[in-house]
Amino acid sequence: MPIGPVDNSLIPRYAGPPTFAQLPRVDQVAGADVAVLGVPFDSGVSYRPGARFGPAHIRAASKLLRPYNPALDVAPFAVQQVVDAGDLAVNPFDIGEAVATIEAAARTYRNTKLLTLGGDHTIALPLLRAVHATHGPIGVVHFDAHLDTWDTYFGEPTTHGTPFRRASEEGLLDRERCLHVGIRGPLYAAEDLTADGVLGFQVIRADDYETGGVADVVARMRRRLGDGPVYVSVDIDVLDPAHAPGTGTPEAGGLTSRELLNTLRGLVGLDVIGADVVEVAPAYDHAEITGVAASHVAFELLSVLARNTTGYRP
Ligand SMILES: N=C(N)NCCCC(=O)O
Ligand SMILES: [Zn+2]
Ligand SMILES: [Zn+2]
Repeated sequence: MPIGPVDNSLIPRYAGPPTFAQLPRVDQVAGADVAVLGVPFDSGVSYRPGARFGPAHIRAASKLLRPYNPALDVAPFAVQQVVDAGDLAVNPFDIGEAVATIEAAARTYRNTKLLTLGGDHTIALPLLRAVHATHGPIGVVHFDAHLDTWDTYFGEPTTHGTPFRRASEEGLLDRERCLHVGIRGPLYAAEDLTADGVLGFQVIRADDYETGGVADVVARMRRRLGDGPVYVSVDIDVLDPAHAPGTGTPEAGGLTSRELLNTLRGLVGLDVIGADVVEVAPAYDHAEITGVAASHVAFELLSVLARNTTGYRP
């Protein structure tokens, strides 16, 4: 029997442990199916800093989560052991060392799926390297306002604007099974999109929610991801700044949190092998809006993993 969150009918949620969803720490259980891991690193950002405080903020906002998900009819902490693996200590002054630390740590979770809380989007690169080591080339669904397939910033190849270009160049991705969802806003040049396609990504724009709605987006997403292993990367700035003000590079015209949560539910039945939620920068948040959104994103991802554990009937 998995050990779940503390019982909030006995312990008020504001008095419970500071772990994600008041779950046990990794050292309090014998083994885990899924570990929630914080990576407080934001030395790769091009604009506002502060995502290093994202993991603590998402955990604090996750106190109000409850154990049952009616939308997917699953209790994600009852059918799989989910734990909080704490925060990784990564070097804020050396991106290369930080990325190596993250990859090495992620590789130690071979039989435990990782749901990583960032941190800026740089951390997706070492996380993809680690899942590739186990699964080979992977399909990626990347929720973001931004392509994050740019080349370099100030000559630096490892930044929050470049992880998916590096991953594609390194052969970590199945170029037939990758897509971005939520892209919008100004680019540097039209060629950004051409280069992005060559790197293996299809684009579902934020505006596509206007024309086709969530059902159409989900159908396109599932068609692109197919049957192989899937990694899910959620940059919280995929949400409109009204739904997620607490982030470093906000762009107008984004998704509502309802659209994002419903799209994530559409991943049920796909072979999701890992996920991250990144770019939560609490200094720009108000009333925990962004923290709550990110904690619900994490909850839906854990629910998808739980539904896959218990068997999925389309
Ligand atoms: N990954 C995030 N959030 N942003 C990337 C934006 C990079 C840029 O300003 O060009
Ligand atoms: Zn972004
Ligand atoms: Zn991003």
